Amino acid sequence: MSEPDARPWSERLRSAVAGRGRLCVGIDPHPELLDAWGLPHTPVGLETFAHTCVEAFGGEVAVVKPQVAFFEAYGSAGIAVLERTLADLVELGALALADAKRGDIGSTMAAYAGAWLGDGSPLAADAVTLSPYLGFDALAPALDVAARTSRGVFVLARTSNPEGGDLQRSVGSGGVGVAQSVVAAAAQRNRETADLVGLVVGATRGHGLDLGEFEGPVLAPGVGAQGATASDLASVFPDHRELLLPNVSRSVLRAGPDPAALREAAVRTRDEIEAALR
Ligand SMILES: O=c1ccn([C@@H]2O[C@H](COP(=O)(O)O)[C@@H](O)[C@H]2O)c(=O)[nH]1
Repeated sequence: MSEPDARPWSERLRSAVAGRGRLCVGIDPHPELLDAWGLPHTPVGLETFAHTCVEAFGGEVAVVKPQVAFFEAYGSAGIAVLERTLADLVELGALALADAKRGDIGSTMAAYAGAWLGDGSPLAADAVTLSPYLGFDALAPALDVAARTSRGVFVLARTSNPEGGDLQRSVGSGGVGVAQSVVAAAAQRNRETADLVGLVVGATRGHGLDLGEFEGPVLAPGVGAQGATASDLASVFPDHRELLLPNVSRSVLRAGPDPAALREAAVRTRDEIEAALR
């Protein structure tokens, strides 16, 4: 097993994106995809699926995002597969982003922080997704651990699903929209530690946010199966292209189970994204 990369998160992320492009590809072992790949709905099927994805993407794509829910569905055996998947991605030089969407009161958040971002934790990833809807400040333990261990976080701001709009666009007591206040808090924290806090902003529609003050990474899910296209990215994110990480899961994964075909689908998608953002 290789040593953890001690460079600051900002440097690790920027060098991965410079070398491999901006795609974040997902490992989302949906039951329908297991069927399509001829795999059983068991931990063995899950492991074969995840291992094939690691083999296809790990040496090629900058950021790979296992969706934790599909591993949790198999209980402790699924979590063990997730642990191995995260470790194997790092061995191949990809950044592993655990899509766990954690968020809780501060004291519990400290436990989540240790689990997903702590050195030596079996589930430690390079970055994790967080939900700020128990308060952005409640995420502080995770931000502190990430800063200390050269890892990153991506905080939900304006999600890709249509149901998120009512809550995320609503206006808080300071007269600022809820999602916009997440953007402001993230920008403020990044003045201390560059790029530490990324945002999740869906690519599926105009997000209506002012990202002008925010210089960190933006994970943009919704390309492919949810309807957004690579060519939508430039108009949805007109001023935020350097560290934009469009996430594509199902529309690439449907190219499996042949690892070469999967890799080719990821590379084609990445090239489309790079051409659209040029
Ligand atoms: O706003 C959000 C936040 C996270 N996701 C996650 O991204 C992938 C998208 O998968 P596709 O197959 O490309 O639709 C999935 O893991 C979601 O849970 C999101 O879609 N939107």
